[in-house]
Amino acid sequence: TISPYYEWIQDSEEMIRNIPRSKIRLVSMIGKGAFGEVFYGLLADVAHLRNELPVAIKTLPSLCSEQTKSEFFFEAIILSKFKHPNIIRFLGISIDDRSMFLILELMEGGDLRTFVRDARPREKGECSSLSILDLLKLSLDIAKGCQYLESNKFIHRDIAARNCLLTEKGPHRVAKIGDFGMARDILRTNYYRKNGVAMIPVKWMPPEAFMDGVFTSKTDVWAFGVVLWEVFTMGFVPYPGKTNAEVMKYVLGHGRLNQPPLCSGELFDLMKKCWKSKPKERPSFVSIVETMTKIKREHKQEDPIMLENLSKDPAP
Ligand SMILES: CN1CCN(c2ccc(C(=O)Nc3n[nH]c4c3C=[N+](C(=O)[C@H](O)c3ccccc3)C4)cc2)CC1
Repeated sequence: TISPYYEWIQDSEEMIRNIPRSKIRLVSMIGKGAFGEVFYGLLADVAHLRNELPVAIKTLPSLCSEQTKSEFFFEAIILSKFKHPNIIRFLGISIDDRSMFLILELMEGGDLRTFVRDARPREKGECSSLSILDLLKLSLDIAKGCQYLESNKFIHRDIAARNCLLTEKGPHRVAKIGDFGMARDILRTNYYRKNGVAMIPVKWMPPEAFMDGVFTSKTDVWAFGVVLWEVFTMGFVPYPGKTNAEVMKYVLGHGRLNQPPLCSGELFDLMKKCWKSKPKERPSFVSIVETMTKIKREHKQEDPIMLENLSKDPAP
């Protein structure tokens, strides 16, 4: 069955801008993407800007399969449809006989999971560069990005801290959903694999998804609850020490992630609601954003996170 999105994407009336290669300058590699590299680059002649615009360039090696090329193009079509402060901005593609580039918004802070892991206090007495309020802000950013997808009836299928990016590491950082690889592959081929191996993010999935392959926005809500847990454990792997099979059994047996020490009762209540077995009982992203906005507004203390706060092991 062709996903309902196929028509939606097929009739994408918005033209995707093909940026002449002469306007693009690759400067340095900033990361290795799923199938290509991601470079820091400069884009010339952008609108009103006097000097070049720093951008991220996702490259596709020239010698690659037709399938990979269409995957790459499909990602561009999906990204070009979204316009939201918490979804990575797509600027255009650049195709020439040798290679294909995706030109994306430059997110200099790197991915969310690495960011919170790197921000963990190392020794006793040392405090983190982040406060609980910082973690709340980052989580609320992603909730807003998810709310936008929900309102557009777009199911992401792989909401996870590793797929979110930060504009910068500094205090004005904004978190955005930065990767749509899973949705791209499912929309295009109905299955997902990286380098041939089926990669299913079981630890971020609800029972109806890993048991029956049923995906709705309530699937993304469950995954968002796990992102909250990732952020408030400052980058733990969910269900530490459990294999995917053990996690499925545990979750089917109504087992759930524990309350992270940094996480308030109110926030843990929200997480638990995201992990209700019945999809209908999980909150919408509209109500998740409302709840998190209230929690953030009521959160007064700015004190930085100490190792002692993290010490109680959140592992079940
Ligand atoms: C000391 N630190 C070390 C880490 N460092 C970085 C590490 C990685 C990045 C980076 O990849 N930035 C990106 N900007 N735009 C896009 C990016 C990735 N994209 C992609 O499409 C990637 O596929 C992607 C998507 C989501 C999550 C990860 C990767 C689009 C920036 C800084 C800052 C300094």
